[in-house]
Amino acid sequence: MSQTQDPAGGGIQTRSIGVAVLGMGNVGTEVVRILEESADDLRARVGARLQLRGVAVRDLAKPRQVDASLLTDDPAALVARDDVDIVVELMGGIDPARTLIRHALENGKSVVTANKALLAEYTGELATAAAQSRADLYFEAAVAGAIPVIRPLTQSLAGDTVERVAGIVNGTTNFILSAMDADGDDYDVVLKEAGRLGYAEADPTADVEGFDAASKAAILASIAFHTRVTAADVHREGITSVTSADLLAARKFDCTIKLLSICERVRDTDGTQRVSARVYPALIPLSHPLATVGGAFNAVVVEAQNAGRLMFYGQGAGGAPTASAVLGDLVMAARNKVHGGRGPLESTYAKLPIASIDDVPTRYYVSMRVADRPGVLAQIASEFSKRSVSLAAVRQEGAGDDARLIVVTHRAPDRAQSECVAALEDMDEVLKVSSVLRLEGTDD
Ligand SMILES: NC(=O)C1=CN([C@@H]2O[C@H](COP(=O)(O)OP(=O)(O)OC[C@H]3O[C@@H](n4cnc5c(N)ncnc54)[C@H](O)[C@@H]3O)[C@@H](O)[C@H]2O)C=CC1
Ligand SMILES: N[C@@H](CC=O)C(=O)O
Ligand code: NA
Repeated sequence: MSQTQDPAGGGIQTRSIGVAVLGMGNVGTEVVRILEESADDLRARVGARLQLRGVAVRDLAKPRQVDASLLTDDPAALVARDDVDIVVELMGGIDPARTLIRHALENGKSVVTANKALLAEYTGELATAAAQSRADLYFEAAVAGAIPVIRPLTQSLAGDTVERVAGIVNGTTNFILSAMDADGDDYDVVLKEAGRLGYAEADPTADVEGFDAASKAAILASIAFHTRVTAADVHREGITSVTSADLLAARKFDCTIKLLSICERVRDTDGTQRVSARVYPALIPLSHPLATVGGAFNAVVVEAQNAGRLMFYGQGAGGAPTASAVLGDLVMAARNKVHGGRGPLESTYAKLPIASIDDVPTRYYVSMRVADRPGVLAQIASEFSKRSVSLAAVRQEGAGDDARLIVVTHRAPDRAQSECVAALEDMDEVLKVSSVLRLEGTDD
């Protein structure tokens, strides 16, 4: 932070806050653009100029919309500069992002990051470094892009008891599922388009296999339940096995399919509390508010004891929307530098244990090809009833070689549901279990 003497005799005046941006891809490019385009407004809001000291990139030769003298391929040297007060990490990945952020924090520099993969593993380490040096660690952009969810959970709801945070937090998979549902579009073509539009991760496996949504679930659950939850604690299933046929079949039950991230406070009968965090594609009724969330949009529904139900909706991916959240954090961090405030510290006092998916009550939708013989339905039903899973609906379709049965269950522990599916797979009368999905967003 550079300072000068106020000529009017008002003491030391803050003139500028030095900012380093690490990574100039989809998000970094937009952050640099906004920093330049909105420089005067940002200065007025912060009370000091946000001065871009440098931008770390991999390829110095690539043409970019920034003064070339600001570019460096040495992010560590940039972070270490005395005139850098705030580091904005937008490179992604674990290393070197982890080391660079830690070094910044250890040296009292505040950090703004959108890196959910890193936070879902290492928030503890980074938050400790921040707390020790009285620096700030902000990460609103890491979950649901532009949508304010971290700040409402950390600050606005700090006096309430959150019971559930659930929603659509991955734009790429929502973009893919929406396109497949609306037009029966080909999965690979839509995935490529999501990459072109700047929604997908550098390695889109993170999106389609649910890793990205699981990282976000870990971050949300940690904040909501004051418990350190990491990506490994999150049950994860992606969308790679969801087909256009599944989406068509879901429509027959007045449902659509969405990749959901669900974080819940689970209460056992003896009053013990645990945290369940899980990500999977699920059927939801078309009448459910999340069913209308299309394209790369995200939505997060928070249920808190006193606030009741809150819904947050907006652009969850893309360069400019994500940059908006980054800039919001940057202004907060800069104001703290100028006026002496502190960002929220990590809160993990509750230390709740993690619930296994096996124990969580879920509903299943199972579609299978069956032998077209009398008595098959009764045999299938008995496999469910043996495991105390009751059936909510059974639909028979086709005949002969194309006889199909679709079963929807009532709520029962997930382990019992998956054991039923395993038993069906072993039955001679069941030729193929073609689709197994959970059903969410219903009361029964
Ligand atoms: N694109 C999006 O919609 C959103 C992205 N994020 C997160 O924001 C971060 C950035 O995402 P994108 O901009 O989409 O990724 P990107 O892949 O477009 O950009 C990352 C940039 O960082 C550069 N980089 C990587 N390692 C570097 C190194 N060691 N030194 C210098 N430069 C390096 C890469 O060359 C690339 O240009 C990631 O953590 C991502 O998960 C978060 C929310 C939304
Ligand atoms: N790849 C992510 C980007 C935002 O977090 C997504 O698709 O949601
Ligand atoms: Na956000």
